[in-house]
Amino acid sequence: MIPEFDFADIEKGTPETLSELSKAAREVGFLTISNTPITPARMGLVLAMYRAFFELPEDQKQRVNMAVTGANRGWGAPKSEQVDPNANPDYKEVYDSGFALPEGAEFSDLAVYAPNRWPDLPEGFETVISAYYRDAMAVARVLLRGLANALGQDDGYFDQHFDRPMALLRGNYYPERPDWAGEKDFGIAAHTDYGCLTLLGTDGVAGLEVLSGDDTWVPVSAKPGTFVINFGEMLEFWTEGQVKATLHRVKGTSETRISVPLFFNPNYETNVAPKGSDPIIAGEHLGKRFAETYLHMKAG
Ligand SMILES: O=C(O)CCC(=O)C(=O)O
Ligand SMILES: [Fe+2]
Repeated sequence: MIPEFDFADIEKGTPETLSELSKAAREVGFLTISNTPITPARMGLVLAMYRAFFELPEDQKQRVNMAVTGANRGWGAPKSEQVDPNANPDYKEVYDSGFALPEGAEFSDLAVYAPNRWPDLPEGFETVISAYYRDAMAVARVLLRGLANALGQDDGYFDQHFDRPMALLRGNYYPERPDWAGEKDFGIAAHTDYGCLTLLGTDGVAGLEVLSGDDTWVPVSAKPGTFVINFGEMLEFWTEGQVKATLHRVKGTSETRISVPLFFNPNYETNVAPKGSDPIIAGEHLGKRFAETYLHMKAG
């Protein structure tokens, strides 16, 4: 159902792999990938670091609460984000970090490039998470080049717009599905991702569901070291709808779960509109989607 790929095959870019990749991007919008340079053991350390952060007493997490800093870096408490206006705010908690432009650079004052808010605890958090951010971006870059080739474009077609990427790394923590949860309550409600490509590592616990062409929710799981890849709204615009931004959600189960998406978004000023349409500036689209979904950034 969800196509599976080996990273080495995408790096090699044989015609057969590229044709399968193109099919997966057009028809499903989701795939899994194994055998990347990020080993299962490495992913295990990253997941353990996020878990240690989420298990801190709340007053520790409050110190980096994004609702206090006003940006979208740091801790997002349960119900700080509402990705589906028809559902209740999500019951997950998150920790976000991302690309920071030097102070004073163009756009450096915007939420999409905000300075990171690293917690003092757990020890080593910033080191482990920022090294993972760097290495996960390198993997995402190879995948995006492969996808460009799969769509008949050269390597740099997307990649040349990613030298100051508004890439955001998130740790999602899903507690057990609460007793009070009703039909409008989700770990994360149905949504499409906003950017181009999402590289998602998980602890292997089930929970992610993807909307298939026949309107059924299909479970997808991946053990640490295997990654789930999906495509976002900007890439759907940019490819004239060839690549699908597929709806997905996490209802939650009786087990806690951690997932770590890297949202690989391009430079602020990239025009991601379909050819011949009015420009859609990537930074404006992302800023608009943040303002629609983060409760602390909602207008009015
Ligand atoms: O936790 C997951 O598996 C999916 C998370 C997700 O869709 C997101 O953070 O955008
Ligand atoms: Fe998502």
